[in-house]
Amino acid sequence: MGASEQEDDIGIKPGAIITSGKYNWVVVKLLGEGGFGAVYKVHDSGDKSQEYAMKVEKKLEKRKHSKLKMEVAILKEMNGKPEYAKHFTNIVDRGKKEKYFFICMTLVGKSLDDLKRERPNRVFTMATAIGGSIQCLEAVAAMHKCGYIHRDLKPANYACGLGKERRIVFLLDFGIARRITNDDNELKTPRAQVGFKGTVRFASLACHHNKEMGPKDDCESWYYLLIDLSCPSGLPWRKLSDKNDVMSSKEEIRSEKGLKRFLSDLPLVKTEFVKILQYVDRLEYSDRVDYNFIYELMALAAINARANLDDPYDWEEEGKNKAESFRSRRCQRSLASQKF
Ligand SMILES: Nc1ncnc2c1ncn2[C@@H]1O[C@H](COP(=O)(O)OP(=O)(O)OP(=O)(O)O)[C@@H](O)[C@H]1O
Repeated sequence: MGASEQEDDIGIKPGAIITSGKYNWVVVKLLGEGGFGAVYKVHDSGDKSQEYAMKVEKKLEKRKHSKLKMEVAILKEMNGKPEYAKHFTNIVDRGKKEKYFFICMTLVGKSLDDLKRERPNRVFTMATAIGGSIQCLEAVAAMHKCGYIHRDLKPANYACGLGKERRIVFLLDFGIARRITNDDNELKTPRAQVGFKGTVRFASLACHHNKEMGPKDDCESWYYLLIDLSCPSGLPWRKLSDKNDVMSSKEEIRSEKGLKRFLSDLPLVKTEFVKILQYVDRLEYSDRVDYNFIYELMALAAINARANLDDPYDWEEEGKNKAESFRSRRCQRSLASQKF
């Protein structure tokens, strides 16, 4: 560790300088902490105007392989193919210190989860939910086409871009992604049993059943994301914490009655959303996903909901959101103070 670096355990503080071969990274602030480390906003000491995100992963004795390795492999591969690069951040630097590994990449904006929470009633407009979700599917479809699955799709792992890229949705966090093809580009034989991976709320049924996951499982998680972003009442299992209860709730929506109740808040897009779920449920581990079939249904859903996918996304109208949210809070306060 160089003399200029001031850091404790992993809590790298604002103002700290992290030196690497080419750069002197100045830490601006902590952006968030995950299970394995943290993400900081940084800039090179020579250029304050260009900010980046530095993802830091603690070195642990029991963990032999850095999770950042998968992140680097995927981001390099995606960025190496212009047709697939749109939804992925670019790595500009990587390094190793005594206590941690780090990568520096394109800085993006807030996650879809944070953006949704800031909305009045905590839900996106239908145009943003459908348009944003199409981009989320495009991103993971690009990974599938390159032989990877993500295994942890959720609104918190997608973020909007900054500046000119505000209309682009980026896919983040490849810590538990998996290569599904071998060196001959053939699909790997599924293992008989695998441990649970990912986030309970968005996990596919196969994941709950400890089965090998394929592209179709990312599609199922993406479907839950679509409902989470578009449905005012959210996913039916959002308040459940027990993994098996969540699984049962996911199974319930597969019955005729359950499905009807599940989409009762979304009458205008119900027909298409049912077809998408039925299509995803028919897919098997080794199936190629017909993404165009899903995009076409999403476009139809947008027409039925009178949602213009070219409209600015909700997060592009931040000032307006704040005013709306203020009005709605003021209205709630005045209702709350009324005597009946
Ligand atoms: N390139 C980036 N630019 C801006 N913010 C980022 C970037 N990458 C990650 N973040 C933000 O940093 C925070 C932590 O991200 P990270 O992916 O490490 O952890 P997590 O997803 O919260 O945790 P875990 O992986 O354990 O579930 C999140 O709020 C995320 O939106």
